[in-house]
Amino acid sequence: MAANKIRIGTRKSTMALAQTEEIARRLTAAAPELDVEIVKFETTGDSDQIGKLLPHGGKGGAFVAEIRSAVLAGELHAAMHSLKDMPGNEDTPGLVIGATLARDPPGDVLVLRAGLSIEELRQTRGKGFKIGTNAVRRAAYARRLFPDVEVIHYRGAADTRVRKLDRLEMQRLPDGGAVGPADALIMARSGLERVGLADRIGYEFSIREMLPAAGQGIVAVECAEQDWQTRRLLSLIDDPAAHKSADAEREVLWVLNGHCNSPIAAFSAIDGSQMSLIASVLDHAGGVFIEAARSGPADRPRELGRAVGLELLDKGAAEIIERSRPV
Ligand SMILES: NCc1[nH]cc(CCC(=O)O)c1CC(=O)O
Repeated sequence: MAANKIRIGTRKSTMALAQTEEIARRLTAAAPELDVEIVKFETTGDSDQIGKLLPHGGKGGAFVAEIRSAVLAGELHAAMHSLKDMPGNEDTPGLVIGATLARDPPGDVLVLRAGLSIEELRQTRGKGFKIGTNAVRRAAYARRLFPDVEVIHYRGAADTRVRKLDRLEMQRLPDGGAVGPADALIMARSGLERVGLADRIGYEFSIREMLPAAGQGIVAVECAEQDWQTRRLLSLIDDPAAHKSADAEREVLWVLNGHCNSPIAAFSAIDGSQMSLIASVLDHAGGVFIEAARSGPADRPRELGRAVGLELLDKGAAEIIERSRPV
């Protein structure tokens, strides 16, 4: 592999490509002689827009596995992943996260169909409205915030989801049925911005209202553990604060053995030499809500993640997570 060339694999959704182009921009800024090639993969998770993701091994299996094998096979130097989509309870022998980009806004937002406002959703407690999301964490928070709302299964790439909302399209279900149309969607702010739809943000949830998924807003670049040339390159664009947050939040997933369908949220922030970390586990209907928050030295993020994860276990998290485990 020539030293002046790097091949980076990515899914081919608008969002994934925009994230990978950002990696390419940062790499060429740091190493101007470098030639970055972006290799687009159509993954199982993208080609099946109807099914739930579980038959493909959940989010991780669907979005991550195929690109990972190409890195391990030496066909790619690196792979772009949304950190949030990387399974947090599995070992990845032979692979490491070589870089995390500086974190994009980590929170979730509400995208509303024309004519609907957050005030109306709040006043009605969501009664008579449908919110589309495929994430159990978002579904649980939606039910906490709007107790009478109907949460419907909804998926597709970020830009596709907004188009389906605007066209009042039904969402087809794996069993052949259909739900919808949705009145609102809950989506990541960073994802919407990446696909150029920031103007569709109808309401931004505060971090307290809706704690983000572990790693949300962080773009990760994975490479082979032994590929020192690529690791050196990636270290040039690594953002240490994002990397520490990634370590802390993913340690929570690890301690909780959070599977792909887990209703787990985790968010950390660094202030000077200190890191604060808050994490929660919600049950499927939003009725039970366990939270733990701690702070500790910013240079020991995994230790902090472990302490928060163990506190959640002490408070009964394992039972909730087990209950939501796909059968
Ligand atoms: N599962 C798809 C996915 N993976 C990462 C993001 C958002 C961007 C990010 O967290 O970096 C999204 C879209 C969404 O959740 O609305």
